[in-house]
Amino acid sequence: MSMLRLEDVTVRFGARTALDAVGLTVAEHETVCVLGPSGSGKSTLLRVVAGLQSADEGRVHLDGRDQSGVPVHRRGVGLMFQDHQLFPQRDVAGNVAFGLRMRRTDRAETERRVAELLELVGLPGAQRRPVGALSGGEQQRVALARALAPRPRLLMLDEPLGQLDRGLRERLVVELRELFGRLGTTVLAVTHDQGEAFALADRVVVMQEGGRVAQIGTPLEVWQRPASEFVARFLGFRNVVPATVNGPTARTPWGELPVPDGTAAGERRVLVRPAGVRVAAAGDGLRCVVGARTFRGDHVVVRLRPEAGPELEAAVPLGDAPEVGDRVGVAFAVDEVVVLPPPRPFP
Ligand SMILES: Nc1ncnc2c1ncn2[C@@H]1O[C@H](COP(=O)(O)OP(=O)(O)OP(=O)(O)O)[C@@H](O)[C@H]1O
Repeated sequence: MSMLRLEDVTVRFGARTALDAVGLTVAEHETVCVLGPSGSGKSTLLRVVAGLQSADEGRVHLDGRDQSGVPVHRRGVGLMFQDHQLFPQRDVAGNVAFGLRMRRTDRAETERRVAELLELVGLPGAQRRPVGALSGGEQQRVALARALAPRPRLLMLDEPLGQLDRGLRERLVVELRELFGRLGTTVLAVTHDQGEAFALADRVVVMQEGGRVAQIGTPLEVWQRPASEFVARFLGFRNVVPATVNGPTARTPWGELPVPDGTAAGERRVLVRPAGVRVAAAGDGLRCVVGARTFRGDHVVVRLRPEAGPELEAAVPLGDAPEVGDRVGVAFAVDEVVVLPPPRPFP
């Protein structure tokens, strides 16, 4: 059974729709990350589940029970917010023990649990340290220990690693995933960073403006088969053009492109992932001039100006990248061509 189920949840603020008929389930022990641009309703979604915001329409079920009218403190969910809001006047132990004190846990049990949690988040023995003297990453771990302390049935994280620098975020995200796996925690997290969401989540939910769900799927499904042009562009793919599909090829502003077997004929939008833009010698395929090169660690992203159609991005192995100003030819690899589903009509 799903731990959390949202059924057509709608939230409006005046004329603005923050969530539009959102449906979503989170299974026990699953980590789901909600991803989307600013203002797409991510925080509102967490607030509705926590009971900090009521839904205008639809229902929230936890463990199969409708939560309408159930107050925040009776929902058994843990919340960790973006700015982790530790109590500055309390030491680490005082912060971690906060939720336990609210539940009147006795002193010995509280001490035992605080020590266990600090061990778990990689801060053993930090009980007496003042929180003001901790680094950003350490504060984040304390906030996490505090959220986990009352053993919430669902842990909700709002931009859990938002304030930290990139290196630390990448490390912590791996630790979090490992920790949630070990504890069997059920997690609903919000982030605007797709790398973080993809690294942390079993499934991701991509939201779009107007509080609508654009796609739900595993990171691999969403990455390989974006459900719409919006999702493709949100993931950072730029090679999207209109196409007329006819048999094994599609006519596009870049010329004829191969499309996967079985693609239905008609007017569509087509995405070519940068890895499928194959750079060859000038004279082969679509004629292009190299406009820019960006080093990306194990490959180079080359921006190409074709003789016809919009700019193209190609991912090229390190040693093979052409120079800015070079004339090259481009061919397209069918396994990196995605014909996007037609847009869903508004209900
Ligand atoms: N209390 C409120 N009163 C009025 N409008 C609100 C309120 N809370 C949110 N909104 C609006 O609802 C929409 C969704 O907001 P929300 O904070 O959920 O988005 P978000 O995706 O979390 O954004 P961000 O990534 O910037 O935090 C926005 O247009 C926002 O302006």
